[in-house]
Amino acid sequence: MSAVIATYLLHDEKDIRKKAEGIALGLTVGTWTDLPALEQEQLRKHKGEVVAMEELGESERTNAYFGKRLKRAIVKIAYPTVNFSADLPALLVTTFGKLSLDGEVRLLDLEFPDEWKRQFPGPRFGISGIREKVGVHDRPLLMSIFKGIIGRDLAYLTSELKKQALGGVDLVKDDEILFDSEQLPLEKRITEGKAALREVYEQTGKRTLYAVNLTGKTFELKEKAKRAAELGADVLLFNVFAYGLDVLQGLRADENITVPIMAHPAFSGAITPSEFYGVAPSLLLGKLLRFAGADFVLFPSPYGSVALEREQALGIARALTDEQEPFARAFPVPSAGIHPGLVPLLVRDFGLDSIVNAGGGIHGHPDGAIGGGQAFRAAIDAALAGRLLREAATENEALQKAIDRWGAVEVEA
Ligand SMILES: CCCC(=O)/C(O)=C/OP(=O)(O)O
Ligand SMILES: [Mg+2]
Repeated sequence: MSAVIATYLLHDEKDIRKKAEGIALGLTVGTWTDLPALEQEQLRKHKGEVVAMEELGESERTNAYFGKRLKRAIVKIAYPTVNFSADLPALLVTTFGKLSLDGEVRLLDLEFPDEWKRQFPGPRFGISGIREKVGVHDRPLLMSIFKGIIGRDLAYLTSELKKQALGGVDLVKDDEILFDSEQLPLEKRITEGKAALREVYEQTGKRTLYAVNLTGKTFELKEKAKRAAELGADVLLFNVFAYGLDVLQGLRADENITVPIMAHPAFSGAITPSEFYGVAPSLLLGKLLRFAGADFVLFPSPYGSVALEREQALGIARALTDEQEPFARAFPVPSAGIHPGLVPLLVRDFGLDSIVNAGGGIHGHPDGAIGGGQAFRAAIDAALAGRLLREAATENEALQKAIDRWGAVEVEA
């Protein structure tokens, strides 16, 4: 029997196994023991099964949170794929639809049979394809978040875009809160942005990609994305969780939209944070975004302004780059509150195939975006060379100014 295996953290006051069995039946055939034998035979292939259960024992932290004594267990339940269509909405509603409302269940992982996994497209470009586009193969990429652009006009946009590129960043991304406006419509951001970045390329030989935010009503997105592709958009930034994973997959699967897609985690904080319920970040921001087709995935870093617990952040990166999966690897982009002084930690934790991504850490540099980019590039070079940042800063004024402003976390080689 082909089945999707869901792994849950379950809580119950009395009988965890009974709760698990109730979930397996309730989300599949509904009832079993009182069925006539003939009906049981007919329905057996549709019946959900508890396939593993590991009791965890009580936790004071959990009991304090829920205000009652609870048993806990990690439970795996098999859902026959014959019960639902091969799409993400059906998968999510089957495995964590009504159950997500329980308030005492956390969905930790979903495992798919190979033939079911093949319905996912995975990243179109992935890490290797993006590196080819940028022409950088030997270090983490550096990305600048385009801050301070809302309410501005195109002349300001192109001027600031050039500064970020002149600082040596490999990509500039719209902030996720930049939407189409009269002054800054998507099509103009693409065409004017490309012209500006071409100027910098001709001046410096440094290629910089621009990720424009694909926004608007869901059923207009495909046409907008096709138009963006026709205009030569480098990358599409997409606020997946304001729309849904299946919308991401639909954009990725469209052969007229052959543009890398950068997934932003906006709104996912409504789903992932609790350790007691919701969905594990490694599943929602790692496995499912990669399977659905994201080439880049932004997520809160362990040391930023909206920090994720370190193991959770590392779990997302592992899910994005797991070589065991039959998909291109997606770029991990640990973000939020990143400044040059944190680069040694980022390189230690996320390695070469990651993206250093900063907004305030670029634009807030004493010498502006150019200084910010230069400081980050010097910090990346130092980290890869196993040099202390403060030592490298004695030879790089931009890095020194960044350390003076934000400090530095040194990692011993
Ligand atoms: C996890 C997303 C981070 C983000 O969207 C953003 O704008 C970060 O800005 P900074 O914290 O780097 O200024
Ligand atoms: Mg942002």
